[in-house]
Amino acid sequence: MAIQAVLFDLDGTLLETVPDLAAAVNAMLREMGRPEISQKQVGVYVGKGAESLVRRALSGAMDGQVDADLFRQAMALWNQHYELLNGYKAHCFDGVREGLDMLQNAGFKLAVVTNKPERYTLPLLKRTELLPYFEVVVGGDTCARKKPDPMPIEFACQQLGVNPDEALMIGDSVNDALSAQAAGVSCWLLPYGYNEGNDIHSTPCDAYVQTIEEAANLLLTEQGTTA
Ligand SMILES: O=C(O)COP(=O)(O)O
Ligand SMILES: [Mg+2]
Repeated sequence: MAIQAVLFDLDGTLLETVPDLAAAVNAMLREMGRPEISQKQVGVYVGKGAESLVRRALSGAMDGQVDADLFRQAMALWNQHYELLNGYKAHCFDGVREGLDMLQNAGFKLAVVTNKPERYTLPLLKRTELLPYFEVVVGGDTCARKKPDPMPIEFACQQLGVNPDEALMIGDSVNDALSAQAAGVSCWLLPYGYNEGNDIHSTPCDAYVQTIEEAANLLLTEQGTTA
């Protein structure tokens, strides 16, 4: 089975985005008269999209419930701040551009499948000059359901014109692994991102790689191609 397409998670895989996400969370909490939380804690809350992040930051729990009016108010504030802060401090992790260049030069079709809403994903990819690498970008609100549901990964494969067994997902969290596995797509995981506070090695996958550059080298070696 030859891999033709590589799908990438965004937050914690291609880009370090927690500084901007945390700045927006803390601006929201300040305006609501609540204590700020650490950047590390925000990193734990990232993974299931913006609404989940806001709900977790407000409740202080991974599956905490929040009063509907309070949540609406918080979401509006968070959106207002993240709109301005998105991409301000975001930057690529080591080996990302090198790996993307290798894969693009070798002819792989590349896509992003993120739980970040589309309206933040596209400007962020433009600002960090990553957008030209990708044929398809699937955001957290592009499909009816987000990762860990298989829908966004299945949609990316359809858009790229590849079968699930011709695609590889590379991510940093259990949401990427579960989504890929349910879609019948192989998944490799990286250790440096955000996995909702858990060691990535507790999440089963097809391989663990240290960087996107290492992933590209491994894929090219496995396929017997060179960039
Ligand atoms: O928006 C999130 O919570 C996580 O985004 P990701 O899917 O790119 O990691
Ligand atoms: Mg991620």
